[in-house]
Amino acid sequence: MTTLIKGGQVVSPSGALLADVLVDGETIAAVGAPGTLTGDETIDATGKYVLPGGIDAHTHMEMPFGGTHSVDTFATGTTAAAWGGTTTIIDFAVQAKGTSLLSTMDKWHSKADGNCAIDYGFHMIVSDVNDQSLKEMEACVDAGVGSFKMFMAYPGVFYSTDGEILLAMQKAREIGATIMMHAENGIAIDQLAAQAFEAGKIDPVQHGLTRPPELEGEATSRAIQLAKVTGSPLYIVHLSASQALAAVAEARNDGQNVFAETCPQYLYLSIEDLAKPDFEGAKYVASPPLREKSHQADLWRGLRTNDLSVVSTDHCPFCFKDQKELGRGDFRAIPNGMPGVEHRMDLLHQGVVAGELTLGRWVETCSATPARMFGLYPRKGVIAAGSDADIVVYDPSAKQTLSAETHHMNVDYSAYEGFELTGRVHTVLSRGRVVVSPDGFTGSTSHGKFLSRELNQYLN
Ligand SMILES: NC(=O)NCCC(=O)O
Ligand SMILES: [Zn+2]
Ligand SMILES: [Zn+2]
Repeated sequence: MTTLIKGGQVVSPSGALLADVLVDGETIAAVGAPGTLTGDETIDATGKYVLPGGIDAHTHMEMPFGGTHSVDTFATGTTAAAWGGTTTIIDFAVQAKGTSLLSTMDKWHSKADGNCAIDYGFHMIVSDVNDQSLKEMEACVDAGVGSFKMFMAYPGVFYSTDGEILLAMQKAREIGATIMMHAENGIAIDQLAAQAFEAGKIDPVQHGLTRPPELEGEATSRAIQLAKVTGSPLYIVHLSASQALAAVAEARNDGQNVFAETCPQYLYLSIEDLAKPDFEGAKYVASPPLREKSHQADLWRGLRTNDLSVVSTDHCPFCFKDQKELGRGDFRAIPNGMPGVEHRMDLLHQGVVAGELTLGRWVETCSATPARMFGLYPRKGVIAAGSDADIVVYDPSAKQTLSAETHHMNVDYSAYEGFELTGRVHTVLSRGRVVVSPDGFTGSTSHGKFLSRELNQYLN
C-alpha cells in the first residue's frame, strides 16, 4: 500500500521546497515535484510543512532517581512523543553501581521492547568505572549503543572522578564511541547545598542558587580538557549556561570534536519559575538548573552558530503531588527532572516564528543532526527515498495552548502551562504507519522497534 503526502513544503536543513512524498510500506519510495507522483491513498499537506520525524536524543522513561521513578513508562512517554511529532527517542540505560553494562542493557530492553509507540535507541550511563565496565563498552558498541553518559555531578550516585572519566574517554577514543557529559561540579555544589540547608534555606529556588553557572562552565572546561588529552569526542548534554557555551565554542574553534545540546526549558524558562511560591518551584527542579533569563539569548545564538548542534528534552517527569513532594522541607531531596518530550518540536517552532531560527535550522537541530550525531542517518532525520517513512505533517498556523489538562505525558503538571503557541502537529507517520492524525492517536505501543545505531557519523 502506498500513501502520497501531497502539496506540502518539505523541510530539510537547507530550507523548504514544495514537493510530494510517496510512502511505500515502511519507507519513503520517492520525493518528487508537485503532481508527478501517485499513491493508493493521499494525505493533503497543502499549506503545511512536511518534516522528517523529530529525534529526541535525551529522554529518561521509567528512570530510577532519588528513591522514585520518572513517571512516563516507555509506552506513555513514546505515545506523548508521537503526539508532538517526535518519532525516535534515545533513552538512557542506567548502570547501577555494582552491576555490569551488559546486564543494564538487558534490563532496559526488558522495559522498552514491545512497549514503544515509536522507534527507540539507548545510550548507556556509566556510573561504575572498572575493568569490566571498560571492557563492556566495546560490547555495547557492537549492540548498537555507541554513546556513554558520565556525570561530574551527583556524588555518591552517578558521579565519576576525573580519573574514571579519563579512563572511559581513553576507551571511547579506542572504540570510536562518544562520551556524553553531565558537566556540573557536583563536589562543590554539594558543599553549597549543605551550607544553604544548614542556614535554613530549604525552598526549591535554593536548587538553582546552589548550582551557579560558573560551576557548569568550570566542569564543561574540565571535560573538554580531559577529552583533549585523551582524544575522545565529547558531547555536552543539557547545556544551560553562557559560561559552558563559551567553553564549547572555544574548543570547537580550536578544532576539537566537542558537541553540545540544549533543551527547551533553558530557552524558555528561568530561575523565576524555580522561585514560585508554595513549593510550586519544585516543578522546575532539574539539573543543571533553570538560569537567569540573560543566558537565553546566548543559547539561541549558539543554536544559530552550531555551537549548540542539537535540541533534546532531557524528559524526566516526576509528579508534583507525590514525587516532587519528597523534597518539601529539603530542596536537595526533590527528584531532579522535568517533563517535555511532547512539546520540543512545537517549542522550537516558536523560535522560527520569533525569528531566532530558520525553518532549516529547526529541522536540523531537532532531527537531522541528532540522527547523524547518534548514527541513525539516513535511515532517520531526512525525507529521502530509502529512508524510514518517519514523517510529520505540521500546520504552521494552527494555534494551541499547552496544559496538563490536554497533554499526553503521564505527569500531573505542565512546565509550560498556559503557553500559547503557533503551529502544531497535524499528522505523524512512524515507519509508514499513521500514528497521529487529526482524529487522534492511531498508533500502538508495540509498533516501535529498537534501533541498533552506528557510531557518531560526524567522526566515523
Ligand atoms: N536532568 C535532570 O535533572 N534529571 C535527569 C537526569 C540527568 O539528565 O541528569
Ligand atoms: Zn544529566
Ligand atoms: Zn538527562
